[in-house]
Amino acid sequence: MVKRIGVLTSGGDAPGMNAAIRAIARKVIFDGNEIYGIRNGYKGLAEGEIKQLSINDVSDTLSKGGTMLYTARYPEFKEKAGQEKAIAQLERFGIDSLIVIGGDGSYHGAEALSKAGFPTVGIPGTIDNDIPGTDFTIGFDTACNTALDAVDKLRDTATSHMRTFIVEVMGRDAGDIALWTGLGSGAEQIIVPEAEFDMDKIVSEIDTGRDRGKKHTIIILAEGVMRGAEFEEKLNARGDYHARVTVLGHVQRGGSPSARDRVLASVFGYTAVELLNQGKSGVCVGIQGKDIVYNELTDVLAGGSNHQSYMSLYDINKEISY
Ligand SMILES: Nc1ncnc2c1ncn2[C@@H]1O[C@H](COP(=O)(O)OP(=O)(O)OP(=O)(O)O)[C@@H](O)[C@H]1O
Ligand SMILES: O=P(O)(O)OC[C@H]1O[C@](O)(CO)[C@@H](O)[C@@H]1O
Ligand SMILES: [Mg+2]
Repeated sequence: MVKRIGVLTSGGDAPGMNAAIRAIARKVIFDGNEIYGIRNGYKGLAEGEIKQLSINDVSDTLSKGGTMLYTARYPEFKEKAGQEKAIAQLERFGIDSLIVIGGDGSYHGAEALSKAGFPTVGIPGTIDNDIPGTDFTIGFDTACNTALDAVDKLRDTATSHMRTFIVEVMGRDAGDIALWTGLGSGAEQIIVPEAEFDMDKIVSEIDTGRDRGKKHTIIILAEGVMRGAEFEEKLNARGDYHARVTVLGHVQRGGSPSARDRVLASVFGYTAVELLNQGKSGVCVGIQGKDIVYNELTDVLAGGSNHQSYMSLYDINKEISY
């Protein structure tokens, strides 16, 4: 019997989501089944914005940023009523299983559906890289590359003016984007929620650098710690550091996905369909080392704040960028 599989993207978009949607659609059709694209995340699901996808519908999407299915934040999905509306729509379209591409919040929705008896599999799609059970999420690599490109440019002007730059990067409560961007750009300071910071120490390190003839200081600040403007105030309270704040913001969420994100998304998409084919539900795909793995959504969500950040990068940076 032909199976009908639905796919949606939810939460913040992430470069590589299209590559995942394409892989899912192609694999489902290759298997002789039908694929249905759900627009606008859980909101579109509850409202029945559902359309069958053909092979051609996903052509020329692999290299594009954003999500061709659009996405939304839909708090109503936390409530039973929102979830029941969604299940009713899935039944109306005869869809028998669902793939959710999104972050931790979206995983909660996927878990709720699978607990309600609707077969659902998750794919980690978020620039934040804040999901336990996977080394990387789709979009994280591209976001770091975008941030790195910006910091390289900021360094030019920071040097010319002998300024200190505070660069606020995204990541919600996780410091991964800051850690990778910081080490990758040779930033003198990386401030993340996972580690305490000491403003006196930061100021003394900036002073030591200046005395040595250093022409700039780059501070990468994870948004989960505080806003750039607040950090600037604290820094300026200790002296004139010619500080400037750059908030990279949503630019980090756009752009053509990197090679790594395209490959990761394609493999994750393929694997999610395979998991559904094997009758699995309530699980999510991930990568650990070179292995493509899957974990129970409940375990991953219980991990919550136990997401393993790359704190080793923080320690290395302290000894090579100063
Ligand atoms: N506890 C929950 N139960 C059911 N659904 C949820 C829950 N939390 C979040 N969702 C659904 O998932 C959507 C996306 O969640 P959220 O805004 O946290 O983004 P995310 O998936 O974590 O992605 P990102 O952090 O990258 O933006 C929410 O708008 C809501 O529809
Ligand atoms: O796009 P919004 O709703 O402003 O959300 C921004 C948040 O989404 C993320 O970009 C993740 O998608 C976080 O890094 C950030 O905190
Ligand atoms: Mg999230």
